[in-house]
Amino acid sequence: MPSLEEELFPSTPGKFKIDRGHTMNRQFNRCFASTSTMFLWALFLIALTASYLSFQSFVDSGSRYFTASWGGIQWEKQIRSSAQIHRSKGMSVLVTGAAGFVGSHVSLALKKRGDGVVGIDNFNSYYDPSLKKARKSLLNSRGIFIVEGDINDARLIAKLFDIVAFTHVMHLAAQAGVRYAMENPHSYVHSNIGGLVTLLEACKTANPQPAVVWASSSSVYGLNEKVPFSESDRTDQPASLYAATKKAGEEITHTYNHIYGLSITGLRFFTVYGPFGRPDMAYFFFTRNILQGKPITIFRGKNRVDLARDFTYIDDIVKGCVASLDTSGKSTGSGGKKRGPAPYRIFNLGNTSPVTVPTLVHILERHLKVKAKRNVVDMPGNGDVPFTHANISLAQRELGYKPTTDLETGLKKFVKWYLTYYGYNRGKAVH
Ligand SMILES: O=C(O)[C@H]1O[C@H](OP(=O)(O)OP(=O)(O)OC[C@H]2O[C@@H](n3ccc(=O)[nH]c3=O)[C@H](O)[C@@H]2O)[C@H](O)[C@@H](O)[C@@H]1O
Repeated sequence: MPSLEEELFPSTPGKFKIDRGHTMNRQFNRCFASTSTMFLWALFLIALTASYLSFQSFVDSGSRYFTASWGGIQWEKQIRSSAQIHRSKGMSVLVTGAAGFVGSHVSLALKKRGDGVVGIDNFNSYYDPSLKKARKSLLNSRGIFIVEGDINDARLIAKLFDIVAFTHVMHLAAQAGVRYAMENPHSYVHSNIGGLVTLLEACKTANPQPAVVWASSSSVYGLNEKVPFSESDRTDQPASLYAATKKAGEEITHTYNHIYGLSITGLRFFTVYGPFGRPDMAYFFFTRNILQGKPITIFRGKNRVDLARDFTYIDDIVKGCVASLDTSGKSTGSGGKKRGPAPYRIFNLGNTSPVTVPTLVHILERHLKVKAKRNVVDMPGNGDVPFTHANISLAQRELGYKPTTDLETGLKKFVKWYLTYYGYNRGKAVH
């Protein structure tokens, strides 16, 4: 007679072969035995699945508990305090990319006039994170808390909306840089598309929904030749993957406006520069190289034509951002559903007076009192466009936007900051 163990775990299929010489009773017993075997098997599988699932959720919550850099009573307290509004009819703004160049300046301006500001930044190493940490310290000293986290982290973003009923989101977190897109294309999709969608999902679900103002780019005008660039011009021939992801952002935000009633304002920034700027941009690393006596490479367009940019000073951009928040109008959705039409706007924020790259270098030389070692080469096919020039009449009309700083004045302020921050010590950080 086979043991129970042998019944449950037959070592060979032959053990279940029916012996023709056995009685009906024996066959019934066999049948009963095989039904109970199946039952026990089913029980075993259910138990196995259940324990696997609970183990998974333990691992999940456990790993978040042990590794997350966010959460806790103190953390929530800092967020609430940072979001507090100190003026009548003020706003509470979630600023993404708050340790970034534009993000840090906008955060400071909002806080200064009494709005509540909470920042979020992932402090990635696309450029020197110590500069981001320095911006963070500056913001902290003014009572602005920056959450260390990624906009792709849906749970974190949802948590922030649980803690604060943000009236506005100033979305400035992005993978920036035109030429780096050839080196690391996926980082652009990750931040500028994946991150954007994660953020918009949270905004659409939030109750009340915030109004969203976000950074697009002048690069969406791509290879257009008609100048100056107007918001109604075509934007379907981007020259870089960076530009393509920003253009995609404009389409994606449109769908969230259309389906969920989110108020959306997209700002096409034109080559923003100034103190605490981005070290990956030409004016910044030209300054460093000139001070260190290293050569700089100046790109030149077709037929030896100089490249030109509508360089825009940071303070003018900040005014445009703040005016966009002030005039954004309300989102109309609730419970993830649209309740009526909401504003969808796009504005150029430029300086509307393009300057060539060689002129930029001349101005830097004058302010630095050092001669540059020039290396002029034909523009490589790496995503650059030959020129940019903003038509800003729409922003002027709707936002009261009026840039007041020309490149000469703006670079003087930048150089003053650069020398204070890094010192004359050949462009190396002194702190
Ligand atoms: O306004 C915009 O849409 C974009 O402005 C800048 O992009 P870009 O204008 O290319 O700024 P830089 O990288 O600082 O280049 C400025 C000019 O210097 C030129 N350049 C750059 C690098 C170099 O080594 N040599 C050189 O001549 C470029 O061709 C360009 O004409 C920013 O990097 C983008 O993030 C932003 O979206």
